[in-house]
Amino acid sequence: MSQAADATPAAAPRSVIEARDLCLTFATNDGPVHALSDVDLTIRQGDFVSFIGPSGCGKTTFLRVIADLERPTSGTITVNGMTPEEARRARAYGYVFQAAALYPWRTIAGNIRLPIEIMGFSKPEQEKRIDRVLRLVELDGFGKKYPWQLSGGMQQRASIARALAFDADLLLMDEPFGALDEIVRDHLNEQLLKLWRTTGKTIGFVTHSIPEAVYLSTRIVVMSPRPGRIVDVIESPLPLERPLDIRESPEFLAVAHRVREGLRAGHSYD
Ligand SMILES: Nc1ncnc2c1ncn2[C@@H]1O[C@H](COP(=O)(O)OP(=O)(O)OP(=O)(O)O)[C@@H](O)[C@H]1O
Repeated sequence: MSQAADATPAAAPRSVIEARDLCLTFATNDGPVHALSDVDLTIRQGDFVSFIGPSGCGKTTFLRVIADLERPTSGTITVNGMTPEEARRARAYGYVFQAAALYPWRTIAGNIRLPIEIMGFSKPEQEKRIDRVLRLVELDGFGKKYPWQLSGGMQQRASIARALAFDADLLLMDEPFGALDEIVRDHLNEQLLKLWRTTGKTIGFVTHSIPEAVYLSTRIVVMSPRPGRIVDVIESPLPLERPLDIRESPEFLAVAHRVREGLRAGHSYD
């Protein structure tokens, strides 16, 4: 049995994110932009939560609020029971961006080392962490390579390794595989699920892809734009062990159908 399954005890798992009546309005020259409106959401420990919705519905903004990169206009949000600012200072999360954002002049190991060096870990501890996270993303042996010597998929895995090096329980991922071709994406989806199961981390994952959201998640948050709000939260009935061909099963297709209906109900196709 996987560790993630072990980490889901009979008692309710503790909540990692609690958002209540969360609103965020950007003041722009063209008037206010209501990026988030009345968002109520609880993310529990060990959840894999995907955020899906059309461009501009506030997915990235919500991750950025969790990460203390944006301040809500009203409402409340806690991360591990702390304010986002406290959680950021406590290094409560790792953040993976859409582009791998690796420094080209640093090796892969050097890129992973940067944040943990800044955090003041000893050299031997840095080495230990770099080895461990490279193994987790199946890049062992690539530490001495430079980013440009790796494929796009490998670079994205390296950026995941960098986010994992903090050893935070929460991983925030903003469309990490959006720019990759479908075969590579399938492979990375499988690897990410394996990584999630073996580490028991809580993951918040932004995507535009219905199959990706359904394949990866324990819960899917469907959002609609103008103003950005949650239209549906779907608890996945799929087992935690998910071979890729689960995507052809009736259960999978039923969840995908519900996501599509949610997107339609939010009048998101424009
Ligand atoms: N700093 C900002 N200033 C003004 N408006 C912003 C700012 N950041 C985001 N917005 C607006 O807020 C809305 C939500 O943006 P956000 O990036 O969260 O959407 P998204 O769902 O992640 O979109 P995408 O899928 O294209 O990444 C959009 O209308 C966007 O233009």
